[in-house]
This record gives sequence, structure tokens and C-alpha cells, in this order.
Amino acid sequence: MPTMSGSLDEAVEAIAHEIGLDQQEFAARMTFLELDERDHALLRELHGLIDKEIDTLSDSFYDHMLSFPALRALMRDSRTVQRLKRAQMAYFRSLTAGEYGENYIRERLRVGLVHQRIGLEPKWYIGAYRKYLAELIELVWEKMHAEPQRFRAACDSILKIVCLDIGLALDTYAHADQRSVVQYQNYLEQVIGGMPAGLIVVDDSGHVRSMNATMLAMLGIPDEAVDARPLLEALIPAPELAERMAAALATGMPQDGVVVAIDGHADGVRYFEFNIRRTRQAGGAILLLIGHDITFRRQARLRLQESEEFFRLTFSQAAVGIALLSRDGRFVRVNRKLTRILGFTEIELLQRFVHQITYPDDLLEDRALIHRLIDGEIRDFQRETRYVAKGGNPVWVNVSASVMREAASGQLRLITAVEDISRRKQAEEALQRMASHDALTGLPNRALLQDRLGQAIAQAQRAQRQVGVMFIDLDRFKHVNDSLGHEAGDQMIVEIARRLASALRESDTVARQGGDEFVVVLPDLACPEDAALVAQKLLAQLFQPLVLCGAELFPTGSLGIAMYPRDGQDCNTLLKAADAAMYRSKANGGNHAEFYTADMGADTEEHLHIEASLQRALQREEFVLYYQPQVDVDSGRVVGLEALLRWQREGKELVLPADFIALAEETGLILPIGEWVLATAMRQLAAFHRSGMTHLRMSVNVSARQFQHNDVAAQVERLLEETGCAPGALTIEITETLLMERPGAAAEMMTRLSRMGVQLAIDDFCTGYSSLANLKRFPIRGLKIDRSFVADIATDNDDAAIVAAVIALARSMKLEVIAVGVETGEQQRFLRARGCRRMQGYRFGKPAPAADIEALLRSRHVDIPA
Ligand SMILES: Nc1nc2c(ncn2[C@@H]2O[C@H](COP(=O)(O)O[C@H]3[C@@H](O)[C@H](n4cnc5c(=O)[nH]c(N)nc54)O[C@@H]3COP(=O)(O)O)[C@@H](O)[C@H]2O)c(=O)[nH]1
Repeated sequence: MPTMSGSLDEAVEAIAHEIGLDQQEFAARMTFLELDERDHALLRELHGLIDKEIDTLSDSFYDHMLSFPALRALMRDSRTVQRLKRAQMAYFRSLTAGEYGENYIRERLRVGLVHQRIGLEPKWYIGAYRKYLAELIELVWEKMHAEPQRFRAACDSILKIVCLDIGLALDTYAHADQRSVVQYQNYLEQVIGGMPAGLIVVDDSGHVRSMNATMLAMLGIPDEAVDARPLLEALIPAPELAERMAAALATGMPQDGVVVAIDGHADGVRYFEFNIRRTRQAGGAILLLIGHDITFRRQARLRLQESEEFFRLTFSQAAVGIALLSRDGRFVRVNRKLTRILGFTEIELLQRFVHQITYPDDLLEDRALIHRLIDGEIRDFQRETRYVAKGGNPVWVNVSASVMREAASGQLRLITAVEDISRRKQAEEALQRMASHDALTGLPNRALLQDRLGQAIAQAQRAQRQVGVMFIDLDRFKHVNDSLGHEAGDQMIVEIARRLASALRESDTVARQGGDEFVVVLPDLACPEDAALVAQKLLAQLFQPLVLCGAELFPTGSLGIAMYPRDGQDCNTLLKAADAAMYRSKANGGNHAEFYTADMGADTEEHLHIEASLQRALQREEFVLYYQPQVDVDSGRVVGLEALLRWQREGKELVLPADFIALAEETGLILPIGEWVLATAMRQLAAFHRSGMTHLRMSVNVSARQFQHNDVAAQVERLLEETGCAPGALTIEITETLLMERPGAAAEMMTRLSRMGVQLAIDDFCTGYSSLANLKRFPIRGLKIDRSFVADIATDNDDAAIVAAVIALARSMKLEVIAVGVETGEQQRFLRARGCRRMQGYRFGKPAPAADIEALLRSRHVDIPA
């Protein structure tokens, strides 16, 4: 609603000016009312008579006024009534005061203005004048009834002044009212012109009466476009709008939300929404159309719908689980994928908190991250963690989480994407297992063993305890492998692994080192005796019957024990110590346990040193061949030579085979070394033959390992070709053990050699207890009687009997026989007496370099002592 600006005085001044109420006008009004100085004097006289009664007059006047509810409503409280009464009394007094100058006029205008402002309509205050006049005249009558002429004159004066007052008040009232209407119209125009909504006023024939600036702008038409009162249809050709306008006109019902599309705008189709109201005016009904351009709102709503649909589809069909959580972790919304990952229904999940489905071990870390997220320390996080599915199984998931504020509720929400990574984790675990476990037995491998041993040491260090490390090597496993085949060997390893594992505690570790070697770690021991007890238990567990390929075996093992901290402070030292102790056990016959002692350490170091030196020796050509003569004692002729390997280390004494052959076999270096021996011996034999000693034979030792891993037959074939050596002059000496361990492979190789014309002899005959049946299977040309028997034939009846039997056996099988290690005449005679003519020993010549041997050979025969 408009309010009058400026003060009451200013408004009074303005009204006086606008209605032209100056001195002249006032004087004219008084003249017309015949109000002159005589009236002034009479009223002044009257004023003196009634002044004291004015208060009573005022009271009864107000009693009358307050008996009308409409007037009572204007005088809200007693204070207002009192204030008005005082004003009224002042007015009554001024009316008869006889001073009717500028102040009097202003005061009258003020009264009229105030009445207009408070809404006291003229009917009330004219009525009030009537009441007031009636009482005043009665009062005057009381004072002047004795003088009727004077009374009549006084009444006339009172009427004049009251009429002057009424005229002034009515003029002011009417003018102020008119001013309000104008002001209100201005106000409305400003409101309508400035309102953000468009407004169209349409008459009942559909012509536009007016349109506000906003609507003109919305439609993109100039002001003049509506001057001629066009049909609205021409400006907005929309049947829907016309229809709804007709309905509003006919029924008077508001028509809201009428959406109209208007084409032809530079920026494409625009959409308007109208609310239609019918109102009445002089001359008939009119329609008010209040319109809004909803193009952007509509587009925004469509986009919102689109994005909501997009989100809904993405959420429900996502390939990952998605969940909205409240800040305390309650599931607020979940998608289908998440229910599938966890096996819970949507309802079940919405009744749970995320911590209720988190794997207990992961809970602490998950919670900490969620708190940091909620506290704003981090914006998001990603973590691999475990949830617990409905059945209780843990499920590995990759969780990506961030926070958002929900638009509708303003609540903080956690939004999480949950990817099921169980299969990847399983694959990783399988890979990890493969990397840390032995494929055949499933036992921890070397890498994991190192890890477990490291942990056991650290734990024992903290708790002042001891750790037992055991190295176990199966006895004669190679024999099983070679004789029963690799499959049987694998079965045996698996069974041994099972036996060892079943004999140990959960906290112990048994690992496979490779081949037939196992390592056991016993953490948290009080003393070495505890380890000894476990060792006995393990050996007993091994020594249980095992049936492989129909054969019953009783596996045994060589077991070495090292103790932390006594024998070493770190993994490697302890493993080496246990290994050395195992070797000692093996050297002492196996099937028992040995604790590590300091002297074993020295052996081990020496072994390592020799191993490295052997490798260098090959490169530096430090190996040489010595040759020992083999003589026919009857003729005294050197019939053959045995090539014997020597290691000439720079600046050191000659090293004999006993000190390095076993190690060379263990490390595999025997393969290149053996090949070198064969080539050198054959080359030397060819040289001797070329120099005329064509009767000479050459024996070369070939170890079992060479037979297993090198194709000796192929090597010999090639070397025969290369060196020009006569195959019939070459004898390959193999050990009896080789025949026993790999009879099949040995037979095949020997047959090939034999077909080339190469002869074969069994070295160390009788040391391996090979069966006669075996001998018959192989293309053997000769036997060598080991020097260990020869040494004691004079003193040991058993040895003498064995040697005699071997010679007899050889003769009966038509095999050549040669005795080695003949040093004395007694031995020579004994052997000769039993029928052995060929001998080798210091009695006839020690092994010597080729050059020295050549001199001996040139002498054509050896001096055979009697
Ligand atoms: N695979 C290979 N093994 C080889 C090779 N060279 C030798 N060997 C093996 O080493 C064993 C020991 O050889 P060596 O120390 O050379 O001893 C030989 C003779 O020196 C020794 N002998 C001969 N007569 C006597 C004697 O009267 N007294 C005595 N104390 N020792 C004597 O015997 C060894 C020869 O024996 P054998 O081989 O059985 O004929 C040797 O036995 C081979 O196994 C090689 O190149 N490759």
C-alpha cells in the first residue's frame, strides 16, 4: 500500500496550495457565510460563558462516539481516547475563541487530513458535528435563555463557524482522498511496470487492453504494438491459451499453469507459463494474464530429469557396487551390483551399517579413513579391504570413497564405489603362493624359508629364546630315482614332505630346498635338547614303510642341526651350519642327526674355496694327466697305462683326485673336467701309437655323473675321430656303483661304446657287491681288483679269498683281470699264483707325467723284481 511521504504539515501545506486556500479564498468563504467581526465578538463572549463546561461537553460527546463499533475500532485504547479528547477539547475551545486566522485554517485542514488518513469517513464526523452542535446550543440556551435575541444571534454565529469548519474539513478530506487514489495508481503502475512477471490485461472480447514492460520484452514486441488494442490471439497464437481464457471468462475459475510455446524468436522456441484470473471492472469482465518465461527453467528441468535418469540408470546398472552412506556409516542407498557382491538383499543392507559388514581385521583402518574423510582432512580415498558377505565369507573389494552433501536434506553423505576384486586377489595369492611354495610338495620354498627363519630369529632375539634349523637330506634317494624312475622319486618326496609336516607344530616351518633336501625351522626353543627330540621324531617318522612301484622301502635321512644364537646370528650362517652338520651325518652313514660343531665350519669353507678354485683351474689349464703303467708280469712288458688326473695349483703341491673329484662331481664340474681327461688321454695314446708303441692300451676313469649327464659314447666317438686314437686300444673304467645305480642307462651307453670297439672294465670290483647276473648283462672286457683287497691279501684271509675268487670268476667269464696297488713281491706272487698276470702298482711304477712314462716305454719292458 502507498504511504504518504513527508510530514503532516507538509501535506497540509500541499493541500492548501492545491485547493487554492489562501487568505483571499478564506475571506471569500467567510463573506459567503456572512461571518464577520460581530460574530467573532459574540463567539468570544460565548467562549467565556461555556469554557468551564467544555470538558463535560467533550465527555458526553465521546460517550456517544464510542457507542458505535466502527468508531470504537478507530480508538483502540484508553490512551488514544484521552489523547483524542484533549484534541477535541482544544478544538471546541478554538471554535469559539474568536481567532480565525491562518493557524485556525491550518488546524482545520489538519483535522480533515487526519480523518482521511485514519479512515474516519465524513458521515461520522458530520454526525459528530450534529451531536456537538446540539449539546452546544443546549448549553448556550442554558446561559442565554433569558435573552432570546442574544441566544438567536449566538446560534447563528455558531452555525457560521461550524459550517466554515465543515467546509474546510470536507474539502481537505476529499482532496486528500483524491491524492491517495492518484498515488495508489502511480504505485500500481510502478509495481506492474517493474514486476518480473509479465502482465496482460485482456477484455472479454479477447483484445489486449494493456501489457506491462516485462511482457512486451518477453514477447519481443514494441510498446506501440498494443496501442491499437489487438487481439491477444494475434500476438500469442496458442489455442490452449485461448481455450483456458474462455474457461476463465465463463466460470471465473483461476486457470493456472497454462504453458505456451512461441516460435519465431531469434534464439528458438520459447516457453511461457500463464496464470489466468478473471476480474470485473466497470464495463464488464476482464482477464489478467500473469506470465513467466519458463524456457530456461524448462530446459533446466529437462536437463535435471535427464541427469536424474542418467544417474538412476548408471546407479542401478553399474558394473561396480555403489552405496550412499550416512555420516555414521548406515547404508542409505545401494545398487543391485552391491547386493550381488555381498549376497544381502537391498532391504537387508539398508538395515545395516558399513562397519557391520567389514572384515574385523580391516575395521580399524577403514574407520580411520572414513573419519578423516568426514572431518575434511582428505577429499577421497581408495583402499583394498575385505567385506563379509551374507554367508560369512570374506570378499576382497576395492573401495573408492568420497563425500557429498545431499541437496534435499543438506546431510553429509559418503558415496562409495565397491569393486569385487576377489578373483584378482585369488590370482595374486596363487601367484604369491607359487612364488613362495614348492610346486611338487606345496611346502614353503627357499625364499619363504628365509623369511620365516628371519622372523623366528627376530622373535627369539626379543624373547631371549633359541631357534633350531635342520637340514635333512634323504639317504639313497638318487638310487630310488634312478632305479624306480622320476615319478616314483616324486611320490617319495611328496610323502616325505607330508610326514615331516605332520610331525611338526603349526608354528614350525618345513621347506623344500630342492631335490631331496628339506629344511626345518623350529622357533622359540628353550635349548638344543628340544631340537634333538624333534630330530628323533622326524627320523622316526621317515623310517616308516613306504611302498613305491610294488617295492617296500624304509626311507632314512641325514639330519644336521644348527642352533640360533649359538651357531650363527643370521639366516645364511645358520643354514650353512645345518648343511655342514647334515654332511657330517651323511659322511657318518646317515639316518641320524648331528649338531653343528665349529670344525664343520672349517670343512665347509674349505669346500667352498676348492669349488671356486676348481672353476678357475679349468680356465687356467691347471689340470694334468699322470700315467701309471700296467704290466704283464710274465713278459715284463708295459701293456697299458692308466690316465690319472692331477691338479697342479700354481706354486703349490700336486693335488690328488681324492681331494677334489668328489667335489667336482657334486658341483658338476666333473663334466667339463672329465671331457678334458678323455680328450687328453686319447690324444696321448694316439701320439704313443704314432711313435711306434702300437701295442699300448690306455685306461681312462669315467665317473658315474659323466655317464648320467654327458653322452660319453658320443663324446668318445667324436674324440676318436678328432684324435685318431684306435678304439680297440681304449679302455673306459667305470665304477661298480654306476652299474648298480643305473643299470639300464649304463647298459645302453656301454653297448654303444662296445660297438665302436672301445673296451670296458669295472674299476674297484667287489666294493659295490654287484651281482654276477648284472655283470653278464654288460659288455665288460675286464675287471680291476681294488687295491684295498690287494693291500691285505698277505695278512687278511678274507681279502685273499675274495681276490682269489674274483680272479677265478674273471677267468671263468673270460674277462681280463688286473690287480691294482701291487707294492710287494708277496702280493705279486699271490696274485700270479692265482692266475693274474696283469698288475699295476708302485712295485712297477708310480703315476708319472707323459714325458717320464715315455722313457719307460722306450725301454720296452719293466724290470720285474722277483
Ligand atoms: N673320474 C675320474 N676319476 C679319477 C681320475 N683320475 C683318478 N681318478 C680317481 O681317483 C682315484 C685315485 O686316483 P689316484 O690318487 O691317482 O690313485 C691311483 C694310483 O695312484 C693308486 N695306486 C696305484 N698303485 C698303487 C700302489 O701301489 N700304492 C698306492 N698307495 N696307490 C697306488 O691307485 C689309484 C688307481 O686306482 P684305480 O683307478 O682303481 O685303478 C682313482 O681310483 C680314480 O677312481 C680321472 O681322470 N677321472
